[in-house]
Amino acid sequence: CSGCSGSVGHVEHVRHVKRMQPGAINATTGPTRALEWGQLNFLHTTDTHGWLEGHLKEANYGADWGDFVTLSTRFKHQAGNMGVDLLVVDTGDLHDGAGLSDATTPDGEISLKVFDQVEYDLLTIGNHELYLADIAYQALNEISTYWGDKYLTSNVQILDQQSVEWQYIGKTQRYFTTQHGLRVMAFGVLFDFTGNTNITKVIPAKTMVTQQWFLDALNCPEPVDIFVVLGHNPARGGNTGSTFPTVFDAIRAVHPDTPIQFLGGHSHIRDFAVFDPSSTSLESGRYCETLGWLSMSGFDATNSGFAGITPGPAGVPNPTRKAIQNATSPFVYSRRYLDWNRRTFEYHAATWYDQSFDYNNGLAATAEITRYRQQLNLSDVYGCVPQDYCISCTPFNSSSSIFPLLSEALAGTVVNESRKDIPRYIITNTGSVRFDMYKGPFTYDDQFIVSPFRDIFLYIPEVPYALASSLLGSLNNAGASQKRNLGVMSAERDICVDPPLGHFLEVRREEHHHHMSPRITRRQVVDILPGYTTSDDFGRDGDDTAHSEIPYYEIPDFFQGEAGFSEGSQADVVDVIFVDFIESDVLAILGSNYSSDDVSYYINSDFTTQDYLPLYIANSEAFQIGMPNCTVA
Ligand SMILES: O=c1ccn([C@@H]2O[C@H](COP(=O)(O)O)[C@@H](O)[C@H]2O)c(=O)[nH]1
Ligand SMILES: [Zn+2]
Ligand SMILES: [Zn+2]
Repeated sequence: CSGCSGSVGHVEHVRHVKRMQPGAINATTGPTRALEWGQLNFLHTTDTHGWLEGHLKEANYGADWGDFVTLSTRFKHQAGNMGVDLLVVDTGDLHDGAGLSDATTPDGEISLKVFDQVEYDLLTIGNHELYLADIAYQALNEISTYWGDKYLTSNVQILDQQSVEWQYIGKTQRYFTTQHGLRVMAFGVLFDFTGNTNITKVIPAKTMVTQQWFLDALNCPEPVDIFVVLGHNPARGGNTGSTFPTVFDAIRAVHPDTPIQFLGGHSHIRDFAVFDPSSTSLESGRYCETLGWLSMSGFDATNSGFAGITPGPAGVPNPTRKAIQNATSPFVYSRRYLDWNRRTFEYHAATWYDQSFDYNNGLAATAEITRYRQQLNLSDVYGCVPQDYCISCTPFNSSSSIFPLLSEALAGTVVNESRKDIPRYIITNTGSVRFDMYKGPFTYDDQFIVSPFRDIFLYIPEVPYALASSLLGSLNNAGASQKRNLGVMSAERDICVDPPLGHFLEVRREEHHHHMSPRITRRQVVDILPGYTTSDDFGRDGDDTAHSEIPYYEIPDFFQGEAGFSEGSQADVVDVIFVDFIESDVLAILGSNYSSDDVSYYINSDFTTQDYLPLYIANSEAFQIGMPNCTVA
């Protein structure tokens, strides 16, 4: 982090020595249990949101996409050697979260090329592929074209630009036979998302399950040994907004006993839910923090075409747990949430017998990421953050919460010079703030990491003070329409943990300073680090590495900056500024006296939520590079 003690600079992107001594894996800080391999195994990613570099400031999530390319290749070989099947699966939301995906126009132009280097077997679409028309066409023309039959969008269509007819972005289903003879019917089902661009159509799950193609797939004359339902859809039902239960009921109506395996996402948590004795559901977190593992056994000649190893592979632990105790189903399961770091990947790749983890395909992907990051100037330093600021690990509005800082940033930077003397509220949604800010250099990459969306500042001029001043409270009482639509937020907040703060940073900084292996530091070897502490339908033993819990505090759905008010006198009217993403929420509260005709750009269409924070940091005294409390020790 030398860039923090000089003039505006550049943090070198250092790739570290990646080898890890087996002895460095300590019982309290890394994985301690080999994975249970079954007859059918899944490696699962979801909600990667462009974090393909991994977490540069958190060693515990410090593996990059190249490391995952290597690991997934190794696992495929391992599965082959063991005589079992492995499916590598992704469940969407590929951008809006990091510079590698969001510093290009359109988003994803570069990061998709890197993402594509993993040999996925099945993929599905996320809501972040559908907010904007150009991104939705990218899903059609690039993602779907590249992955072909493997990209499943069972309920998502797009308007074909030539024929002006609706067509599915990917395929509705995939019927295939695995290497070891399992006959799989797979679907990819997005939750009932309503915020999509109008050149796309999301067919509600309840409608989808009545469609002829779906009924035909269920009544397919070919045998089906297992249904695999991918979905950008929370793993469990209840109040989460997940439509998996609808799909489950529809399949069960025709196939009472056939196993159904769900792989979900969207609510950014680790979770595993049991649906019935032969049906479970896995969700694998977010932002390249988690690699999900699911394995199952119980296939034999009476219930499948499986011709691999029965009852399960030798020389490794096997799944043993029934989804429901004492049920007669033959299927047994295991699930595990792996922390996204080299220590973990090396441990599970069993590298001790050939000494070296890396494969050329992984190293090539890593080199590509480094090159792209340099091309995009993602390590350029805009300022220096004097302390950690987090989203939910500290009370909202406390001095270590990110929101007071962002309110100040909104107040200081969202200014239309010709209206700057008119008091203003600048309102945005807390959901637009995607990650904590860490002490140390604030890079171009961090701009996207904290606030990745290109949401434009709109305004309604001169709203009576009485109405304007009650707006934030009313919005928070009403809740975000996104939240109402999805119903996932409360579940997310119950279970989700935000990433740990200074602890990991200390580790990461040490690496940068000494150019040492990032995975071996004194601190890591002796402590249990803060992180995920997951509780799911199988209990509390799903986290591959044990962590201590991170505090969690509720946050409201909206926050605001305030500026232009004169001390001692009350304003008569206020400019109400808000981001386009929440326009309908704001108009709903303002009532029938206001409509979209009253709304226009406050600055222009180019100044977005990506821009206000870096501008503030670059101009703020407290964030200047070289400030005494802002250098990295
Ligand atoms: O333009 C946008 C688009 C989205 N958001 C926020 O993102 C979440 C959805 O993110 P997931 O990763 O799918 O959970 C949405 O609810 C908004 O809070 C935004 O702020 N601006
Ligand atoms: Zn997501
Ligand atoms: Zn999502």
